[in-house]
Amino acid sequence: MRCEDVWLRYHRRGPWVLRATSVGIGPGEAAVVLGRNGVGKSTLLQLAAGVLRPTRGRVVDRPRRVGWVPERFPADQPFTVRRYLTGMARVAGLGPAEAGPAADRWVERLGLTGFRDVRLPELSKGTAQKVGLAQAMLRRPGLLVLDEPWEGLDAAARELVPALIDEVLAAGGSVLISDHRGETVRLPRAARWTVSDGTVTAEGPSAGPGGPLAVVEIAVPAARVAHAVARLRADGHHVLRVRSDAAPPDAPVPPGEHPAVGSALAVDTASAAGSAPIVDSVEVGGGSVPPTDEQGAAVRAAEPGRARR
Ligand SMILES: Nc1ncnc2c1ncn2[C@@H]1O[C@H](COP(=O)(O)OP(=O)(O)OP(=O)(O)O)[C@@H](O)[C@H]1O
Repeated sequence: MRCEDVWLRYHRRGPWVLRATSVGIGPGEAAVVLGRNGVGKSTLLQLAAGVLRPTRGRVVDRPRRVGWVPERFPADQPFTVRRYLTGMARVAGLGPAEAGPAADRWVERLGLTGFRDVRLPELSKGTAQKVGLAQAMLRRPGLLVLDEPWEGLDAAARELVPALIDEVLAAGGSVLISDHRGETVRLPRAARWTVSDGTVTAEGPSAGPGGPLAVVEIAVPAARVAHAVARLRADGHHVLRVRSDAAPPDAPVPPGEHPAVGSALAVDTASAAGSAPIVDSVEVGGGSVPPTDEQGAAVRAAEPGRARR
C-alpha cells in the first residue's frame, strides 16, 4: 500500500490535516504511526484502509482484503456477537458453511465465548474492541490497520495483538498500527511513521546490529511453547509462527529424534535489502534441555549473520 502525494482536509475550506504525504509499506512489513493527539494519525490510517478518500493524490497497491480496527468499535448495532461476526464473515466473502465456524474460531481465540449471545451495545469497551479485532481477522487480511488496538484490552487480549500482527506479516500481509502508549516497542522491526504539522516522516525498520536477519526454527515441548514465545518476544525477537506438528502420541519416535510435540518458528524476516532469509533449524525439544539452554540456543541462532556457519 502506498500513499502518493496524499492531501486531506475534512471540509472544503477547512485546514489541511495531511499535506503532500508519500509513504508506503510492502508485503511482510509493519509501520507504527506516531504523533501527538489530534495530529492526524487516525486520518492517515483511514486513508490507508480506504475508509477515507484523499482530497488530492491517491492511495495505490492496497490489498483486496483490508482488516480495519477503528479506535472505537461502533458497538451500536443490534446484533449478538456471534450473529455480527457471522454476518461480517459473509461480507468478507466466506460461504454460508464457513462463516459460522470462522466466527466461532475467533470468538474462542479472543476469549469471547461467554459473550457469544450478548448484543453488541451491552458489551464493555474492551470486549467490544475484541469483537472489532475478530471481525478484522475473520479472513486473513492483506493489510491490517489497527488504530490504538491496545486501548481498553485486558492483559490476555493485549498479549494476543502482537501474535495477530505476526500472523498477518508471516503470511505476507502488511500491518499499519497507531499507538500512543508505546506498546509497539513489542514490534522492534516495524518502521516508524511520525505525523507532525500535516506531514509524515518515515524511518525505515532497523536491521538491528549486524545487518541481515535470519529465520530460526526451534522445537520445544508443547507445554513450554507459551513460555518460549514470551521469552523470545521479551528479548526483542519477532516470532513469526507457532505450529503443532506432533506425531500421534503412540507413534514410535525414530532413534536419534527428539519426541518434540510443539514448535515455534522464530525469529525474524529477511533483511530489508531483499535478500533471501537464512534458514537454520535448531532442535532444543524433547524436554531434556534445561530452560536456560533452550533460550540460549534460540537466541544464539537468531543473531544476525550467525545462523549459518
Ligand atoms: N470527521 C471529522 N471531521 C472534521 N474534522 C475531523 C474529523 N476527524 C478528525 N478531524 C480533525 O482532524 C485532525 C486529526 O484528527 P485525527 O483523529 O486523525 O488525529 P489523531 O492523531 O488520530 O488523534 P488522537 O491521537 O487523539 O486519536 C484533528 O484536528 C481532528 O479534530
